[in-house]
Amino acid sequence: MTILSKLSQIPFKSIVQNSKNSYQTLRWLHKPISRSTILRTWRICGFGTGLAAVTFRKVSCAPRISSKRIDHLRSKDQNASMTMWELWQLIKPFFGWFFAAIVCAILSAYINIQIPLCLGDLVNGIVEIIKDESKNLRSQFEHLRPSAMHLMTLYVAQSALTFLYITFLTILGERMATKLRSDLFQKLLHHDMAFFDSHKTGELSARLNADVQEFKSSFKLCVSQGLRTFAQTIGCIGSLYFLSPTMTMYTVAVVPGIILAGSAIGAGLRQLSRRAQAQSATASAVSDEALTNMRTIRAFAMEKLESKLFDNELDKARAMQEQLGIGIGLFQAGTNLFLNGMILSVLYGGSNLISKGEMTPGALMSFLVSAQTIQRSLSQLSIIFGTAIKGWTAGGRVLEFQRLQPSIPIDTGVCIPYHTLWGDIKFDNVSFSYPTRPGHNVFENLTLSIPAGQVVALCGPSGEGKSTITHLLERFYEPKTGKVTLDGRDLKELNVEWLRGQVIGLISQEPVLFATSVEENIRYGRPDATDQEVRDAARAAHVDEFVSRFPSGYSTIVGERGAQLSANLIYVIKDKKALESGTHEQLMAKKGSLYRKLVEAHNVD
Ligand SMILES: Nc1ncnc2c1ncn2[C@@H]1O[C@H](COP(=O)(O)OP(=O)(O)OP(=O)(O)O)[C@@H](O)[C@H]1O
Repeated sequence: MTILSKLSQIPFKSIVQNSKNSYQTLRWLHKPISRSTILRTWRICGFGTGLAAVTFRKVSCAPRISSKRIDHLRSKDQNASMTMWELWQLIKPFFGWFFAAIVCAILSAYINIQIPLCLGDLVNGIVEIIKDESKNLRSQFEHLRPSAMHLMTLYVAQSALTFLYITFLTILGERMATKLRSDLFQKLLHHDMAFFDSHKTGELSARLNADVQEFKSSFKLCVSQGLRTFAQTIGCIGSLYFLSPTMTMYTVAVVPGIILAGSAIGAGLRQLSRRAQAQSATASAVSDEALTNMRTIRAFAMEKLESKLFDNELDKARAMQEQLGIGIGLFQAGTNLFLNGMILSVLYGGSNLISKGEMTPGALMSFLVSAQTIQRSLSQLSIIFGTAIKGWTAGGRVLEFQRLQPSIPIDTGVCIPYHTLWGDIKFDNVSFSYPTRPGHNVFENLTLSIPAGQVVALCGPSGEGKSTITHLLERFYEPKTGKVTLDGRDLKELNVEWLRGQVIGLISQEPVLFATSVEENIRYGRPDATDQEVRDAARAAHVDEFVSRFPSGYSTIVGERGAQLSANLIYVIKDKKALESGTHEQLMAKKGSLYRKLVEAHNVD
């Protein structure tokens, strides 16, 4: 508990009773501090510092299990930061709410400054009643009414303003976060394929969710508490100056030093916060990759290893977060110690002025409450400072991916009119390497011509570059040299959205389904297709019969990435027709089934 908290708990009555000799009121301040008290305090400080040092060392030396499998998941972008201009761009669309919140926060701070002064007036009134020797207490009491009413009005106004600025800030924070998330998602959807080759899903979803959340909470706290406490501090310093310029000078003189020291420590903590958040993103990426590849993990019985890998990354993130917490804790503890010491020394010197009778009891009360407001505000500011560091870093991490510009814009370029489109494809001296492997040329000076209307199959060993040809044709990547043309026009001139959406149909060798019905998955490329068109497409792909056998037919939910579609089902296919389907047990139980014959013929267990 702080010295000022103790002072404010001295009942009014005791101050009033001793008002004739105000020196007595603060007499305990002059009491010499015993040697044993100093030693005890020193020991407690020493023990606290030692404990912090041991913990700090412990978290710095957290276990490090090296794992090459997850090296590619580590976040490489550790310089994420946000400028004031970028912050302003985020606030600008919701400036009305921001302005309203600021006005309410400042008004609330102004009222908080007025309350101690008004309280002082009330105390002065009470002192008058006690001093009055005419014993006309009733009429003196009536004089208190305006001050009491004034104080009551301030309390009510302060509550109303608190409600308003919290409401405005909630609306502002939620809208900003929604826009930030929506803009980032939109930007991610338009990034080059090369971007997705070098950034893992877990990392991207951490930025889209956890970082936006962190930024929103910190922003709300910093604006609501930070602005109010800052305005309160400035206002209360003004009040203190009004009450006693000498004591105020003592207080304000050291503030620039504190701000400088705070900025230096802040820079270090920001760096630590960036590293901690990047490590948390790596941990998310590890769990994300494991959960995505659950079947492979099961098949290789790698549950324990995956769990260990995740724990290891989690442990590093925890250690960094603890380091950050300890850093912020030390900063806050130092600030508190400084603030308490500052107020104690100011009061100690100030008691001298009071003993000379230069202050009224009301002014003393006002001084105590104002000083306590400053002390509370400053210690709250140091907490807000820690939150601001985390929020600033999180905002920077979100904006980092927003700033990147895709090198292949999808909505510019020309579309060849439908009636003049033939479909002649040419690869003209094309050399290519994937951006993540610049040293490995998949092909050099490839020349290939596919005339319109011809069916061409590319055959070759795995890894020879067959899929890469389709990637270049879809313009997922740009050739290093040479060009790919459609009807003689370089793909670079064409509108990518039109090319991918209306000209080229791609079926991947590892089709990925969305967790919705079979029908909606077929309709994915053309959301306006009718039910009949969906069935016609299924018939053309020879899946109509297979889908119709499900109890819910085309409405069957395929599960995440299509896992439920064929989870344990086995299909025996001949001439593009599914002759038998069922689980291993069901097909083996059927006498004379093709599957059973196949199993028996190959002597499979
Ligand atoms: N996104 C990528 N980033 C880096 N290298 C890649 C990427 N995709 C493929 N490669 C590499 O490019 C080369 C050609 O791969 P590609 O997939 O085109 O071969 P493929 O002939 O289609 O093989 P498969 O028959 O197995 O599908 C391989 O060495 C492969 O490892």
